Amino acid sequence: MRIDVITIFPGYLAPLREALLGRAIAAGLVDLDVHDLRDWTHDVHQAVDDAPYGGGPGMVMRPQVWGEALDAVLARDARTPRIVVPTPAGRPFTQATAQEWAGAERLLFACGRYEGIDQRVVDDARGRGLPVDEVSIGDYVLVGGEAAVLVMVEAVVRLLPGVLGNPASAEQDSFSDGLLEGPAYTRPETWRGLAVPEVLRSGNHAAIARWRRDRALERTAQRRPDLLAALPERALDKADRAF
Ligand SMILES: NCc1ccc(-c2ccccc2)nc1
Repeated sequence: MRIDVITIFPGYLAPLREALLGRAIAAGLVDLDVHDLRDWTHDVHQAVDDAPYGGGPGMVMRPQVWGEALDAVLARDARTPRIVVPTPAGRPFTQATAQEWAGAERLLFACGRYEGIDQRVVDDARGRGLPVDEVSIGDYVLVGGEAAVLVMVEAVVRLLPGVLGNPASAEQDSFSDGLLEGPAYTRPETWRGLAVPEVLRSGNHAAIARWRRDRALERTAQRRPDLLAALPERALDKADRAF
């Protein structure tokens, strides 16, 4: 998978080259290119924004600069990317989105700042048949899209074959079965007077699986009843309903 990121703060994306993602890049599972939007300005001030039509606070990112940057980066590789624009006004980014994008051959993240990017940049890309996803990672407003890109790239790249040492952990993720992950424990058996639940040390794998499922159902019901309500009928078996 090739990932391009266009931003006015390339340094913000440095963490993508650390740890697990850094290893995936080093292993050639991912090609990452971060581009400075200002490389496509032509004025001495390298202006990337301007006042909004219709007035109002803040500034809007200029379409000319973004148009040139996108055209240039698109041309760097024959593969057509999904273009992703992080925005508080976007559709929710979920595990399902991460799964879908993990199948893409190329992703291009356009990081806005200020009040966002002139809408015509997205409209022009869509008008040329390019898939553009305006997505939100949560209902809060950041100062720019870069932090959201760090989150989304991590969620996607960890799903790529060969990235996680143990693929089973991606399958047993929270959300992969529609429920939140239950509590996890490791040694010591007792810590500050708190013992590990007996069943987990019983060696009875059926009982352990049942206990874990019950804890996941309990936690989901308490913290995310919306996820429980969204589960398809078939997702809960008789034992689940008894819980
Ligand atoms: N859903 C999180 C999120 C994503 C992007 C932005 C943002 C803020 C300012 C300018 C451009 C993007 N804010 C929140």
